Amino acid sequence: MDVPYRQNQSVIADNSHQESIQQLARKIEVLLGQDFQSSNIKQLALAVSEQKIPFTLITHELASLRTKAINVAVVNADMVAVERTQNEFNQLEDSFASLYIQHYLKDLEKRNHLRIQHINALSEKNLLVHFEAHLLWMQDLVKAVLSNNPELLPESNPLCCEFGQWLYGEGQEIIRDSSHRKHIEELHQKLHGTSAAIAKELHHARNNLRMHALIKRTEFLSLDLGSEISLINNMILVSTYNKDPLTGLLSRRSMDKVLINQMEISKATETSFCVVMCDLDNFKLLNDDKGHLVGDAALKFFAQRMIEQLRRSDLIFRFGGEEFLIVLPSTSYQQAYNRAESLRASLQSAPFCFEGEPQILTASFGVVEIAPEQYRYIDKHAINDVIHAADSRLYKAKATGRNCVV
Ligand SMILES: Nc1nc2c(ncn2[C@@H]2O[C@H](COP(=O)(O)OP(=O)(O)OP(=O)(O)O)[C@@H](O)[C@H]2O)c(=O)[nH]1
Repeated sequence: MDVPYRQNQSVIADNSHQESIQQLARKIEVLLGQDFQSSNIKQLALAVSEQKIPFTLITHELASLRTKAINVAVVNADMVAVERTQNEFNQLEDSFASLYIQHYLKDLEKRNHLRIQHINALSEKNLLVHFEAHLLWMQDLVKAVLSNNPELLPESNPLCCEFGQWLYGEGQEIIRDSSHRKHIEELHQKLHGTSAAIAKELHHARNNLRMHALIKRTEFLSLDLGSEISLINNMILVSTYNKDPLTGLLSRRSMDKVLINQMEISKATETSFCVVMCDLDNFKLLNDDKGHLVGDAALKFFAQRMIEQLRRSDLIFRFGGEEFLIVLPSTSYQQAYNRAESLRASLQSAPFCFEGEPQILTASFGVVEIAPEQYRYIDKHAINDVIHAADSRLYKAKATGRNCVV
């Protein structure tokens, strides 16, 4: 099962956090004494206030400051001070984590809201309604943690939430591949597992460090679930779109709509997708030498090869005569490159034959990765930019000598 391709996100702090963090920095200075009112404390405070560094680095820095403070107490043989320092640093760590969580949750609320907006912008939501339902579930979870109120927690049983009811009901029929179904069930159970752990934190003395990790994990699981739902959605949608009569691939008519929806989904799930433009090489020669019947058979052969080698959730369009456009959701450049390369190589290892005769048939490929943060507006211009970028790569592949992936 492919892991959704997602880039790391960073969190940005507001002014109130900066003030609290300056206070914490001062507290560290007091704890460490004159010797340690050093640049590294100020740097730490600055780094935290800018939130440009991962939380794990903050905890690492705190740990080293803790060691220094304890060493001072040990050198003075003051065991009471050692214990006090330990306690104070535990509190400091919790305060830092609490600040991070508050900010992270508020930011998560905004991100979730945006994700829901992108789903609402789809021309048809189809199965994405289930991702939307889980995003709303997440919003309730965020509210519960922000207000520290377990009463506000959403449905905890994975069998009973909106998505769970669909997954163990109608979804059993729709997701036919049992290993894929198992993967989604596991993801969903893990997501509810983290929410159960969050509930435990809320019911008992809350450890903010643990809470921070749990919330982050919940968000990633939620996005993974969204990516999986969008892949199943594609598999279903393929059967409803217009097909090119010769190859059976999707016709260009639905391409703009599909690309616009893919860009919305990519924003909603925070995963990159790839577009591959490919074109059979010197196809005119094949037509001229062997005739149009052979040319047609070659087009059908190549179409079939793509269907066999790509995922059922990848969308393959006949873009023009012997040109094809492939949309690969939740895919990085390297993953798409590898797929295109194995497709290219397979034309040599298992070549196209006509009436028992192997024919020379090669193809060139241009690959582009589209990251969600790369585009702001999703409209006809954005689609044209994507197609143009893929076309430029294909042009480069042709200029490089054909029969290659760029
Ligand atoms: N048999 C057949 N040929 C087609 C079809 N659609 C387009 N073609 C032919 O595909 C050929 C494309 O030729 P070109 O655009 O010159 O491209 P090429 O010969 O593949 O050269 P490069 O792309 O530069 O490698 C033309 O001869 C078209 O007539 C079709 O549906 N069936």
